[in-house]
Amino acid sequence: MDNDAEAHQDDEPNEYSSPACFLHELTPDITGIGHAAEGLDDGVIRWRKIVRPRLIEMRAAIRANDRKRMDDVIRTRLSGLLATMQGRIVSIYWPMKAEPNLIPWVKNSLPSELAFALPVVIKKGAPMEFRSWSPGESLIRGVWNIPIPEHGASLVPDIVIAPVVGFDKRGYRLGYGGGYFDRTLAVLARKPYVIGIGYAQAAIETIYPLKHDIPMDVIVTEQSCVSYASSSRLASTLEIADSKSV
Ligand SMILES: Nc1nc2c(c(=O)[nH]1)N(C=O)[C@@H](CNc1ccc(C(=O)N[C@@H](CCC(=O)O)C(=O)O)cc1)CN2
Ligand SMILES: Nc1ncnc2c1ncn2[C@@H]1O[C@H](COP(=O)(O)OP(=O)(O)OP(=O)(O)O)[C@@H](O)[C@H]1O
Repeated sequence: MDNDAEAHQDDEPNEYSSPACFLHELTPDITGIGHAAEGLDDGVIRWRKIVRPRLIEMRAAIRANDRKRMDDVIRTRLSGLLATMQGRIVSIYWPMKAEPNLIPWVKNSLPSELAFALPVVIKKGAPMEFRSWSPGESLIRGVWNIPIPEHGASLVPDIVIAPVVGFDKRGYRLGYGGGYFDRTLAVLARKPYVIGIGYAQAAIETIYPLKHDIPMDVIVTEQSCVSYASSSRLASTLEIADSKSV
C-alpha cells in the first residue's frame, strides 16, 4: 500500500507541513460575545473577502516549473484515489486563475474507466448543473468566461472534484465566494463523494465554517491526500450508487 492510500484510510487529518504564513494574523471580527448570529456571519464573510485574493495571488506566484511538478503529483494521487471507481461519473473543472490543471489527466484516462462532467453556473445565486463532457466535445464560454459543455446532458455525478482557493484542517473549502458548490451539494438527493484539489500552500487553520458550508470528503494536494470522511463513507456512497443502478 502506498502513502496516499494509507493517508486516505486515516480518519484523523494529518498536520500540514507549511501553513500559509500570514493568515493566522487575519482573524474575522467574531470577538464580541453576544453578537447576533447574522452579525457573526457578516464578519466571517468580510474576512473571507480579504483572505481569498491573498490566497489566489500566492497561487498565481508559483513558478511554471514548480507548478508542472506539483500538478503531475496531484494527477498521480488522483489516479490512485479513483483507481477502483471504474464507470463512475466524475465532475472535474476547467482550470482558471492558476488552479491545478487536471485536463491532461482526463485526456489520459481510458474511455471505459470514468465518465466526466463539468459544472455549469445556470443562474447567479442558484445551484449549478453538471453537464456530461468528454475530451474533444465542444465547449462554450459560461460565467466568468469558464468553458462549459455546449451540448452535454445534465446529470448528477458520483464524485465531484472541487478546486479550492483555501481549505482548512477539518476539510472545509473556501472558493471564489459565489457559494456555488455548497448550494449545489445542498440540493442533491444523494451527496456525491467530494474531492478538494489545491496546492498545499492553500491550507489555512480554519475558514470559520458557517451553517451553509459543507466539508469535503478528501483533499488532495502535491503534499498529501487526507480523508475527512468516515472510512465507510466512500464505500457507502458507491454502494448507494450501485443499488440505484440495479
Ligand atoms: N475552474 C473552476 N470552475 C468553476 C468553479 C471553480 O471554482 N473553478 N466554480 C466553483 O464554484 C464554479 C464557478 N464559480 C464562481 C464563483 C464565483 C463567481 C462570482 O461571480 N463571484 C463574485 C463574487 C461573489 C461575492 O464575493 O459575493 C464576483 O467575482 O463578482 C462566479 C463563478 C463553476 N466552475
Ligand atoms: N446552501 C446555500 N444556501 C443559500 N446561500 C448559500 C448557500 N451556500 C452558500 N450560500 C451563500 O453564498 C455566499 C458565498 O458563500 P461561501 O463564502 O461559502 O462561497 P465559496 O464556497 O467561497 O464559493 P464557490 O463555491 O462559488 O467557489 C454566502 O453569502 C452564503 O450565504
